[in-house]
Amino acid sequence: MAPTTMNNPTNLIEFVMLEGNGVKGLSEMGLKSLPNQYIQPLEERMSMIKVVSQESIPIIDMSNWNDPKVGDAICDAAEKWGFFQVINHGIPIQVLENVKDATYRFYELPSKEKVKYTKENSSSKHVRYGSSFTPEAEKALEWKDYLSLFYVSEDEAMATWPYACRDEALEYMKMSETLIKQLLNVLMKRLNVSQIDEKRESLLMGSKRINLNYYPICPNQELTVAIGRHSDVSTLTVLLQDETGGLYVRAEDHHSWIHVPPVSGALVINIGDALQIISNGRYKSIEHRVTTNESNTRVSVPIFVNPSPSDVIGPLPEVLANGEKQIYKNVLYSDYVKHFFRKAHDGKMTIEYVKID
Ligand SMILES: CC(C)(COP(=O)(O)OP(=O)(O)OC[C@H]1O[C@@H](n2cnc3c(N)ncnc32)[C@H](O)[C@@H]1OP(=O)(O)O)[C@@H](O)C(=O)NCCC(=O)NCCSC(=O)/C=C/c1ccc(O)cc1
Ligand SMILES: O=C(O)CCC(=O)C(=O)O
Ligand SMILES: [Fe+2]
Repeated sequence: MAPTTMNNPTNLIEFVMLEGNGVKGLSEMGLKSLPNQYIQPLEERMSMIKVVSQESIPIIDMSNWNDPKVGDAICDAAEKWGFFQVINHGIPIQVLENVKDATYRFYELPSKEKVKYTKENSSSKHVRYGSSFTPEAEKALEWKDYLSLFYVSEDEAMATWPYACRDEALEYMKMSETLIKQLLNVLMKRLNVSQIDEKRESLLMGSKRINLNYYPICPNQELTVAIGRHSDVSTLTVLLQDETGGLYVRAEDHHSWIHVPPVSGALVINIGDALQIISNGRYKSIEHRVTTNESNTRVSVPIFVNPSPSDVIGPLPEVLANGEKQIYKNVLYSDYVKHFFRKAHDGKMTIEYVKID
């Protein structure tokens, strides 16, 4: 197909979404220019003048996670930045390498294999392959393909997740469990929650979703985005990025962006909306975005640690015990997530849905 036919919106949607070629397929056509549908409005483009290089998010060594100093560093970072990186986190480097390889293995499958997992075709509601975020609702599309895997049980994953990446994704999830519990324990302590009982465990980590993100080489880095400004709706997210770079976090001054540099063997941790709500705003779910790259393909693999869909989330009684004003309403978590998934990325707007004025 001639690259110019991709400027026709119907042809593009058919090729990228319905036939399952993804933006990977577009990229491999060797387009000289970016199809119109991907051109973002000026205010959503990322320019280097918006980047501050003097600041960076903390890098925290987890080898002595029981040391109160480490706990303080984690909680301070969660309050101030909402983002930090961890090293010596206990997950073997090989497990991380394997899940990156598995991501490539999935995307290198022919489109007729991948198309089996699109929203229209997937035999499981928990497995979805797609491109951009919410194409139906977006003014401009995002330069990203994804495979999203909702974890229910090991057996269900073994039966439904694509073979090309199934074992590696499961292993990464399993091996991250201890780190997730350590982080949540430390973060809860500062909120005066000393014990994570069964109910609290469901509220903090009752469900998990792993996404394999693929950002192919883009013909024009300046005009588009890989992921638009958003905050995650998770409790917290554990993110594996490769050595390419391109993830930016909103700076405290609100006007500029801070790059999250790739650190070999590290994982990026960020607080999501659910934990911002549960902590009544103490921990911050910070806006972030991803830029495209004209020279390299990038992959990333976030694990979204979430409340269970059937949990009602709201500020914890322990947090409100000091008499502070409740700033978020209680909400059924699956309603909150549906609200997020039905609209285009729009910065921190999702949380407005539950704000008490
Ligand atoms: C509400 C869910 C998501 C679906 O429930 P459902 O109603 O039984 O299932 P549906 O298949 O009918 O999906 C409902 C809507 O969500 C959409 N959706 C269903 N999974 C997906 C999907 N992975 N992708 C993007 N739309 C989807 C789906 O398109 C659909 O939209 P609509 O057709 O307008 O009703 C349910 O699984 C749930 O409550 N999950 C809770 C755990 C959970 O997934 N939490 C989200 C963590 S993800 C996160 O923090 C950040 C994710 C993120 C992801 C991409 C980014 O670019 C940036 C961030
Ligand atoms: O690719 C990245 O570095 C970040 C991805 C992200 O923000 C997301 O999937 O929610
Ligand atoms: Fe994100």
